[in-house]
Amino acid sequence: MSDAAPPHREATTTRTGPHPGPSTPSAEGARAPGDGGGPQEVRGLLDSLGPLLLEWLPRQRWFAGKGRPISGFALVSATELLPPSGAGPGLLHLLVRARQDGAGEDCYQLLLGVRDVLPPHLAPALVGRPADGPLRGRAVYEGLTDPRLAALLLERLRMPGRLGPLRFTREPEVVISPDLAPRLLDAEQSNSSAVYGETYILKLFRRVGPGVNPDLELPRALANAGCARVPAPAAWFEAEPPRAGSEPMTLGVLQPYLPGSADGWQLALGALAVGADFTAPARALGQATAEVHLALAEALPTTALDRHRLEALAAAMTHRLDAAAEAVPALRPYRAALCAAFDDIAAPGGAGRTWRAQRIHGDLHLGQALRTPADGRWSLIDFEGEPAVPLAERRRPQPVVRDIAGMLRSFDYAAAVGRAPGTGWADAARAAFCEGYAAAHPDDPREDPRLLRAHETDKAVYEVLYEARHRPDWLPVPMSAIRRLAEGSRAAGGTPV
Ligand SMILES: Nc1ncnc2c1ncn2[C@@H]1O[C@H](COP(=O)(O)OP(=O)(O)O)[C@@H](O)[C@H]1O
Ligand SMILES: O=P(O)(O)O[C@H]1O[C@H](CO)[C@@H](O[C@H]2O[C@H](CO)[C@@H](O)[C@H](O)[C@H]2O)[C@H](O)[C@H]1O
Repeated sequence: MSDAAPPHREATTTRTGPHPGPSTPSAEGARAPGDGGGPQEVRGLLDSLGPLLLEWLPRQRWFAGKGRPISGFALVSATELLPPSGAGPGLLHLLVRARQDGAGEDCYQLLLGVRDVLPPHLAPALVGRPADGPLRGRAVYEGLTDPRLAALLLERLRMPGRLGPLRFTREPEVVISPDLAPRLLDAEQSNSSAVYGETYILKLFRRVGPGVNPDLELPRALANAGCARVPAPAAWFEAEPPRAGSEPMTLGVLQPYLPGSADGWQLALGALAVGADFTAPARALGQATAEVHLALAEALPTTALDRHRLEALAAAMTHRLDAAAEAVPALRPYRAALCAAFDDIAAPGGAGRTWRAQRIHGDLHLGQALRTPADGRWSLIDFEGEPAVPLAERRRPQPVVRDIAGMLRSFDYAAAVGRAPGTGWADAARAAFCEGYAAAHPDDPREDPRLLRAHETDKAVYEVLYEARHRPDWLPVPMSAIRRLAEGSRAAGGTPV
C-alpha cells in the first residue's frame, strides 16, 4: 500500500486479511459476526466500516491520537454479542487497531449497535450507514447509548462465561440482580461508563492493550487486602490474547456505584464559589491516600529507590519534558530551569533519604476522589494511571510522592479554575493534604521537598501536553505552574513546593 494513498481509501483496505504485517495480530484470531464468519467476511466488515470510523473515531473524547490523521485500520477481533432480529438491535463487539503515521498503532474497543431503523432518541449516537459489506445500509451506532444493549452487557457479566475471544468473570460471592436499568454517563472521560440501577458502574476501557489493566489489578489487590477505600471489582471482562504468549486485554470492570457521591473537583470548586476553606476535606483526603498507599505496599512488591533508580527517574522526567516541549513550544523557554529540578534528585543525596517505590494510583487528582455524603468518607477511583503512558510503564513501582504531587497540582488547578484570590486557598489545602497524609503514613512527603518538586514539575509538564491536546483553553492553568516551578528552581537552592 502506498503511503501516498488517500487515508480514506487506505483505511478501508489495510491489514484486515489473513496475512497481517508483523505488528498486527493474525486475522485468524479475529472472529466475524454470525456463525463462523471467515477472513472474507472479516475483511468485508472492516472495509465497509473503515470510512465511517475514519470520521467518527477522532471525534470521540476517548480517542487518544488527537491531531494526527489515521492512516489505516486493522481488525483484531469481531464478536457478535447479539444478532439483529427484526426490529430489534444487534450488538457487535470490535477490537480495532488504528494506525497513525509517525505514532504507531493503538487498539480501541468499540461496541456498535446495529439497527435497520434508528429511533430518534438514538440519532446522536449514529456512527454511519456502511455503503457495502455485511452491514450495508444499516444504522451502525454507539451501542452503550442503547439501554437494551447496555443491559445485555450486564447480563453477560451476571452470567459469566466465554463468547468467542471474550471472557466474562464475576467474583463468586457477588450477586448481580437482573433488570438494573442502565444509563450512560456523559462525563468528560478517557473511557466510557454506564451506571446500572444506581447499584453498579461499568467502565469500558477504550484504548486497550495486552496485560491486566491496573484499574482492575489494583482495586482487586486492595479489596483482597481488606482496604475499603476503593470500590471492589464485582465482575470484569477480557479478550483472549490475539497471539500465543501475549497477555489478555482487560476490556471492562463492573464495581459498586457510590450513590450520591461527589468528586473532589466538584467539592473544591463548590467551596471556592462560596469562599470556604477546604482544609478539613483535604486533610481527610491525605489520610485516605496514605491508607491506600500502605495497603498497596502490603499487597504488592516494593523496591528501594536507590541512586541508580533516581537517576533513571530524572532521565525519564527530562525525556518527557523534551517530548512535551517538542509538541508545545511555550514550554521551551523554561526547559533549563525545569531540568534543574530533575537533576537535583539524581545528585548525590538528592532525595534526602531513601524512599521506596511501590504500586501507586498513578494519576491522582481531585476528580479521582469521591466523597459519600452520609459519612463524608473519601474513596479513590480510576487506578488506570496516566492514559498516555504505556501500560507496562504504568504497572511499574513508583514513589508515592508521584501521587501526592498529582493531588497537590489538583488543588492548584481548582484554585485557578475557581478564581481563588491569591494563593492562600491552594496553599492551605496543599498543606492540609500533606498533614493528613503524614498523620497516617510513616513517610512525610514534606521531608523531601526536592523529590516532591521534581514530581510536581513532571506532572505540570504532563498537564501542559494533556491540555494542549484535549482542552487548549485550559493550557494557561499548568503553564502558570510551570512558570512558578521554573522560578523556584532558578532561585538559589530552589523553593520547596
Ligand atoms: N464507584 C463509583 N461510584 C460513583 N461514581 C463513580 C464510580 N466510579 C466512577 N464514577 C464516576 O464516573 C466518572 C468516570 O470514572 P473514571 O474511572 O474516572 O473514568 P475515566 O478513566 O474514563 O476518567 C468519575 O468521575 C465519577 O464521577
Ligand atoms: O480523569 P482522567 O483519568 O481522564 O485524567 C485525565 O484528565 C484529567 C482532567 O479531567 C486531567 O486532570 C487535570 O485536570 C483536572 C481538572 O479537570 C485537575 O484536577 C488535575 O489536577 C489535572 O491534572 C488528568 O491529568 C488526565 O490524566
